[in-house]
Amino acid sequence: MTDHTVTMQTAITVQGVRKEFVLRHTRSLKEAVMWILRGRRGDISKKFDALKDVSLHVEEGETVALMGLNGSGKSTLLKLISGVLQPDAGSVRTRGRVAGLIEVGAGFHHDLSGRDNVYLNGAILGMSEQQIDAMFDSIVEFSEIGEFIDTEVKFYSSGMYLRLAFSIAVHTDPEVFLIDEILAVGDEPFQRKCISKIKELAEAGKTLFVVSHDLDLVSTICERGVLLEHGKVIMDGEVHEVVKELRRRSAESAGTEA
Ligand SMILES: Nc1ncnc2c1ncn2[C@@H]1O[C@H](COP(=O)(O)OP(=O)(O)OP(=O)(O)O)[C@@H](O)[C@H]1O
Repeated sequence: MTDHTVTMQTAITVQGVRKEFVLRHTRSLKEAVMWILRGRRGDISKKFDALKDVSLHVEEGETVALMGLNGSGKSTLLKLISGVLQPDAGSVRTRGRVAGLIEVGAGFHHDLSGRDNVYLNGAILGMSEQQIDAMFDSIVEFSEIGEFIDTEVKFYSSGMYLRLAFSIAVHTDPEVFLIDEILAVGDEPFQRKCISKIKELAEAGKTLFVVSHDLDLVSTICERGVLLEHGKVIMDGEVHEVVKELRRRSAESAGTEA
């Protein structure tokens, strides 16, 4: 007998993740000479953890806003979830097709036209040529790129990149949608269009993971908020509560800087 019970599945599992970066800063000549004289002992470049022991579970259909001040590790975590980066410790697992709007146009080939990039990106996101054929007109229509679709994308403005990238991503019908602050480069009418599309995806039960400094916007799109500070999750809960806490912390840090 088939079991028709619908069970909630975990869409994103982040377990004990650590991500280390090399802190690049220019060394003085004296420091470099001393390092050589000491027999090149020790590491001249400093390392730091952009993410420290981060664990997070996102269920299918959840809408999560990842928040935090500049440099708290939001983009790094999103890149780990999308698979662009690998963790130095811990693990990241995702379920279903993941579409990431993380670095706009990152998957684009600059010397190819918009049209060829639609096929290239669609294929990268797991679509067959026939599926892309069937959706091509709709992708171009949503992007409002018009006749520029046959222009090489290196001549596109950042807004045009965003339009095409966003349009391709939503048409691939992902189960998990990762969005990083990219709506910032779109003009207002297109932003509004993207936001209503994102809300549509949320209503259709897709999992959303959004990074944005626009706290009013994330409060309308997401139900859950996760707050990062110096690479650690310091709060995870109802979005309005997390927004309130971030605003309190921002006011506090503005107060100490003044
Ligand atoms: N490729 C990299 N190499 C070295 N350091 C990096 C790299 N990427 C990010 N970092 C550093 O890791 C830390 C976290 O960066 P991240 O971009 O994840 O922060 P964020 O919370 O998204 O910030 P913002 O709100 O400014 O976008 C920062 O100190 C940043 O300088």
